[in-house]
Amino acid sequence: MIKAGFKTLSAKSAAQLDGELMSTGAFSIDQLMELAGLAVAKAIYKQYPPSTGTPNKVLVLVGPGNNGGDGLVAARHLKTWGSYDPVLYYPKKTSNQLYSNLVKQLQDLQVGELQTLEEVKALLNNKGEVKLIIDSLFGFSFKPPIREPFKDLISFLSVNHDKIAPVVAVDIPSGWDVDQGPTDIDINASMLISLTAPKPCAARFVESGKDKVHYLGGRFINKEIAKKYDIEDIIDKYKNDDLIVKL
Ligand SMILES: NC(=O)C1=CN([C@@H]2O[C@H](COP(=O)(O)OP(=O)(O)OC[C@H]3O[C@@H](n4cnc5c(N)ncnc54)[C@H](OP(=O)(O)O)[C@@H]3O)[C@@H](O)[C@H]2O)[C@@H](O)CC1
Ligand SMILES: [K+]
Repeated sequence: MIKAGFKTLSAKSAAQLDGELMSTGAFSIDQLMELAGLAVAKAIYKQYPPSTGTPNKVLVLVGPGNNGGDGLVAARHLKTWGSYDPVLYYPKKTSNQLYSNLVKQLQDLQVGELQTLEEVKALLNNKGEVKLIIDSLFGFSFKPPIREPFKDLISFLSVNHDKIAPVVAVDIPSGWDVDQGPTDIDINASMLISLTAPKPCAARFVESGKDKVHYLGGRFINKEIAKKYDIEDIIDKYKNDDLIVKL
């Protein structure tokens, strides 16, 4: 496990804490996802405020699990605020009602969706059109090695990272091992939003460049849980009504 200069939650602890919030904590997944996705949208607005004129196009890469759900929620907030124009790529949809609802809400907002990887590549190759890429492909339940179609997608982002828009990673840079960091495939995120608390791989992200930006969001745990999981230092970074904190 990586040694970090800040308190972290391993993949196992993050899953355990998540389960605890939804069992003894009596939270629903919809509530947690809404707070997580809102934090992602707020951090994006703060770090990449929209330029004036036409809404800034944001490509939202949506994975098959709850990390993808965070991306769908963030897309809704960004679209509702009016100055961003999210477009989705969601290749492996689940039939779960929560996700069908999130997709319906986005359709009602006229959020577009790309159907193929070729369309994604063509959009990104159109230099300057996409201003930001949200990586909500995988979170703390990812286990390498990465499978298709996500492997081809992340390889494309990796190879072309200096030609395309900055990547904002939700909770984990997708493709990275949650506890160990980079694998042979690196999405090259510019910004990471750690949810609840950073995972061990966040230390590698911070070390990987002076210009890397790290935010904390998903403010849903109380002091007792923070103490139990030894992440009080992290939770104490929030002041007053903060929903996000730049670390
Ligand atoms: N309390 C919190 O902090 C909260 C956290 N939240 C968010 O939830 C996230 C965790 O969500 P999660 O547990 O649903 O799993 P996630 O990481 O999205 O991916 C699972 C999917 O990926 C797939 N998959 C796995 N490995 C793969 C591979 N190598 N190649 C290809 N596919 C692979 C796997 O497929 P399977 O292996 O099961 O076939 C499954 O479908 C967390 O990071 C945060 O963003 C909030 O929403 C709520 C509160
Ligand atoms: K991610």
